[in-house]
Amino acid sequence: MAPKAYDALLLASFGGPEGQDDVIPFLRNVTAGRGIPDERLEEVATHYRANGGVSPINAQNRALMAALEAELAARGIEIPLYWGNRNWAPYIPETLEQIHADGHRRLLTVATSAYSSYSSCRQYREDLGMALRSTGLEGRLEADKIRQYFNHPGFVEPFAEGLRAGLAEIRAELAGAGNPEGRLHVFFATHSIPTSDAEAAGPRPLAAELQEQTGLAPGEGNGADVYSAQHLDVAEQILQLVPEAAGVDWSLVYQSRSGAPHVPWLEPDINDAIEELAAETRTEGNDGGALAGVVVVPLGFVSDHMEVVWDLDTEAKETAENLGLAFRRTPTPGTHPAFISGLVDIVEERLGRRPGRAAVGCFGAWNDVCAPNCCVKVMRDGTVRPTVAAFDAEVGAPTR
Ligand SMILES: CC1=C(CCC(=O)O)c2cc3nc(cc4[nH]c(cc5[nH]c(cc1n2)c(C)c5CCC(=O)O)c(CCC(=O)O)c4C)C(CCC(=O)O)=C3C
Ligand SMILES: [Fe+2]
Repeated sequence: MAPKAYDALLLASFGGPEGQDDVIPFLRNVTAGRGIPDERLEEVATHYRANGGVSPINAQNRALMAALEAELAARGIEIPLYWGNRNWAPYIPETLEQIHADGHRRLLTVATSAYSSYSSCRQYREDLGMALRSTGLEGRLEADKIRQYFNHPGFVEPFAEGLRAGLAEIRAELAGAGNPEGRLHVFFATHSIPTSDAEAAGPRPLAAELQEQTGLAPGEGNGADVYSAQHLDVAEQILQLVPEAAGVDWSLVYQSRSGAPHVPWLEPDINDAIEELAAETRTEGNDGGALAGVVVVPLGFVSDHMEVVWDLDTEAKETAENLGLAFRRTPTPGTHPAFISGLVDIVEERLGRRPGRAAVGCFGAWNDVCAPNCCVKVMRDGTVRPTVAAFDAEVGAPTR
């Protein structure tokens, strides 16, 4: 997309409860109209309750804001950064009103979500489209969004660093337990989504290079949808930066499945995958011996929020430990300097201050503006929500 003189930046995120009284209202916001069974909500509520009713995500976003502001200032970019969430205060509509009241007219959004899918890309575009509509700012505030940054080197590097450290730590632990050659497996973990969402998530078919690596045809098995293919590509890129992982088996797994039981979501679940691999490698005569340790790389996530600290650090860890396996979960990008610098690089691209569009792997830099109907979701009332940052955007783009 042609560069623009953006005059405001928005950090758009998920939002999370700040105390016990917020937990249920927050979960109602997240699941409004989504057909999530009550039992699932009660279960998820316990994760927040165990943490004092506080999601870690808000503090992480405050830290991310501070780090981004410092990097923008260091590069002499004097554009204010605002914060708005989908599911909890500060909400996106109020933030857009503030941005407009402060005199800004061209907004560029950075969302805390790296890959393509309805939940991680289009829904943020809908949040903006609906907020422009509900506030009456349609046509008065332009709202764009940065490209999905899963394959930006600044997103990949922190995971590589984490994997290097995680492997060293788990090898030391196994050596200390008298099993220095113990078999390891790297699980790259991301959020499960409905398979229909995964398949709607972008250009098809699978990039030829990735098709070759995975041996999968488009539409065939784990990794054949665009969402999974992006994750497989990032996993490959991380591994290329970590020679210490040479010869260690790895796989892509999914976590945090929600939704009604009859709706298919991406599999395998990380806990099932750990159990199956432990059982498989324990049988006699298998090469490489019994599984001794697992390293989990949470490549689907930007910070150590509840889906990471509960579903991985609590549940997956317990699954591994019940099987007598050593366990390491490596860090998310959080406020890693490479990640912060990468996000600001993308902002500079959009301002026309930085030539080239950095990307690693087989997809190339993702598009700044989505294709018509990309990741489209028809709501239960039969309508499609307004969006921004797409060729078919209905609102928020008075110059197009
Ligand atoms: C792809 C994806 C990401 C990763 C990309 C990204 O980061 O954006 C993500 C992140 C997050 N998901 C989060 C929390 C929740 N997600 C839920 C439900 C759902 N997630 C989905 C997808 C994703 N979610 C989907 C398809 C649903 C079904 C309902 C629907 O279609 O919307 C529910 C409802 C209860 C449940 O069923 O789990 C909760 C509470 C939090 C906040 C954590 C915190 O508070 O620290 C974060 C960062
Ligand atoms: Fe989620």
